[in-house]
Amino acid sequence: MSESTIVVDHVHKRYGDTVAVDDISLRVEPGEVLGVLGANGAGKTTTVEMIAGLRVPDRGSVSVLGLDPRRDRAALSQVLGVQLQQSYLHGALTVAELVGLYRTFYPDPRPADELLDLVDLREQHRTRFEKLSGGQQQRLSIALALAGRPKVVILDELTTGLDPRARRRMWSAVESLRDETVVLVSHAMDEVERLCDRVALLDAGRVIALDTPAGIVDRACAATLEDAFVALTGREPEYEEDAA
Ligand SMILES: Nc1ncnc2c1ncn2[C@@H]1O[C@H](COP(=O)(O)OP(=O)(O)OP(=O)(O)O)[C@@H](O)[C@H]1O
Repeated sequence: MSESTIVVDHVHKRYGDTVAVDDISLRVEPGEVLGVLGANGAGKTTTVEMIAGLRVPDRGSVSVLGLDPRRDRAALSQVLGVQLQQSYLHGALTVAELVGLYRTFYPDPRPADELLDLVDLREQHRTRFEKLSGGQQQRLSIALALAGRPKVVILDELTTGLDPRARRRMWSAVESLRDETVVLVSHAMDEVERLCDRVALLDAGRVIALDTPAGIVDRACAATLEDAFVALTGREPEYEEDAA
């Protein structure tokens, strides 16, 4: 059997008195799209930040393509693309400048036009980052995550706040990733059902189900993934306030 691309092994993380991640173990296989689903505060972002090497687990270990995200940071940055919830991009730089800058980080970057088309930002290439709408900024951060043809992609809230057209565009972008291994944090059941091979359902820092979307629905004896979410977590799913 091939090696798992991502191995998260008994990972714990707390912030002061708050236990954010409570003994999570999971594997993501090569080419798989794993959805990470859970209510606000379930530990999704903390988990993917530890996979990306942005946070250090208190206990347990993480391996990505055999690399330790903290120790092998430089090597990992060449094979990992990360779109996180907050972006810290320089507001005065234009879209084209940011894409150009990110392309210099990698030996064989995707062409700039391809990146802009992927997220439908070609018309905004001269616009400064600070002048983009929130949705456009988010789309740019996805393009930048894909600039270096990463083997592993982490997408945190891929389409939160995007309008329906932009959501579908981002879904197509993810569907166009054929060989890449993807971890997709989401609140959107339709997105998870459409894009994800398997789903890790998190609640209070633990994985309470890890299966295909259909498997999770079956396990909960539910009709839909949303019903399964409610049945398994006892919580209502989050809805976006600003989705059109
Ligand atoms: N930097 C931090 N300092 C203190 N507590 C934090 C910090 N980051 C997260 N937490 C807490 O850890 C828990 C897990 O947070 P995390 O952001 O990982 O959850 P999440 O599932 O991604 O939530 P959301 O859906 O709201 O993004 C929450 O209780 C949160 O308040």
